[in-house]
Amino acid sequence: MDIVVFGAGSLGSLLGGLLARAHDVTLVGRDPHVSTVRKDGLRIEGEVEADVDPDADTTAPESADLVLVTVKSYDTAAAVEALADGDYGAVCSLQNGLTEERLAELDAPVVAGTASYGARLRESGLVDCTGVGRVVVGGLDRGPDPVAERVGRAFRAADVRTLVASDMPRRRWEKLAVNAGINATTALCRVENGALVGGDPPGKGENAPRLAREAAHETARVARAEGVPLSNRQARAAVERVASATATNRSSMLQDVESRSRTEVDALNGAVVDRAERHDVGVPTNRTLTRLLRAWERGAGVR
Ligand SMILES: NC(=O)C1=CN([C@@H]2O[C@H](COP(=O)(O)OP(=O)(O)OC[C@H]3O[C@@H](n4cnc5c(N)ncnc54)[C@H](OP(=O)(O)O)[C@@H]3O)[C@@H](O)[C@H]2O)C=CC1
Ligand SMILES: CC(C)(CO)C(=O)C(=O)O
Repeated sequence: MDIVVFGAGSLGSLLGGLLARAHDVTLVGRDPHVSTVRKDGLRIEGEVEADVDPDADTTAPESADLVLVTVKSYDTAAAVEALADGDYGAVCSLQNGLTEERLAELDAPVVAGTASYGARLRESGLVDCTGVGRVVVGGLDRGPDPVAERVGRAFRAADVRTLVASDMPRRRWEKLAVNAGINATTALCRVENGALVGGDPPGKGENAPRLAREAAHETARVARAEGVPLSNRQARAAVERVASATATNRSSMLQDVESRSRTEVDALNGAVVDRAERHDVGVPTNRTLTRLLRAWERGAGVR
């Protein structure tokens, strides 16, 4: 397959690099990473090791069988603009947050996707795989999707752990509940993910878990208003499962705050608030978390 990875930062370089073991891949990113990859190839270190030689450019090729979008969620509109005139067989987002609606503006079938691989671009031409997770792809609606099946086969051919799911709407909302619960809370409280599990000792340290739980419950309520069957109990269990499994992680939003960078709050808690308004569902916790993060971004001069 001819695959374009639009947004060759951490995740895009890792997955694009892994895909280059079986496909013709073009990484679209920034210099000096792009020129280093062109000259010396891309090295993957950490939990997976590989030396690969994908093509790389600062603008997207005009055609491809598949475009994977891996820019930060707030760059999705710019990505859509950059891809607008291309001829692409399918487009698939592996970003966090609800971004697929924007991609639907492109003249190509949209495949929904999530990634739980961990990636960090250490330097130009070198990406660390910090965790072998899984890519999940599927149709935007419930049921089998032949385009998603083709995309899934392409990932598997390159030995990327992949699931093709027929219940992506529920999975996307469950992941949104996890990110809405964990990311903003850990970023504002400056705690690792594990601080959101339980409340130990009893009576103390319960505020952060409660915030995360309420944000997840509200997300599930909005999901149900959208016709997606996600119970409060499932959303809360997902937050606790992921927070326990990643207890020593500093969430991506906490890392953004620590490095004084823009966060993805608009596509996470902000997206919950936007959808809630369409259905007249109250989401006070997500609204407050969103306002606090946006206020922090404004104060830090990154918005
Ligand atoms: N890193 C990870 O382990 C995981 C990340 N994700 C999700 O994946 C998405 C990407 O995250 P991550 O890889 O960490 O982010 P990065 O910032 O590392 O990567 C995005 C890259 O895209 C580049 N970019 C943005 N716009 C353009 C453009 N118009 N043309 C060319 N390049 C562009 C950025 O450059 P610049 O910064 O100069 O704009 C940056 O290098 C996020 O939604 C994140 O939540 C999901 C799972 C795991
Ligand atoms: C799953 C989780 C919460 C892991 O930290 C994540 O996706 C993130 O940090 O963005």
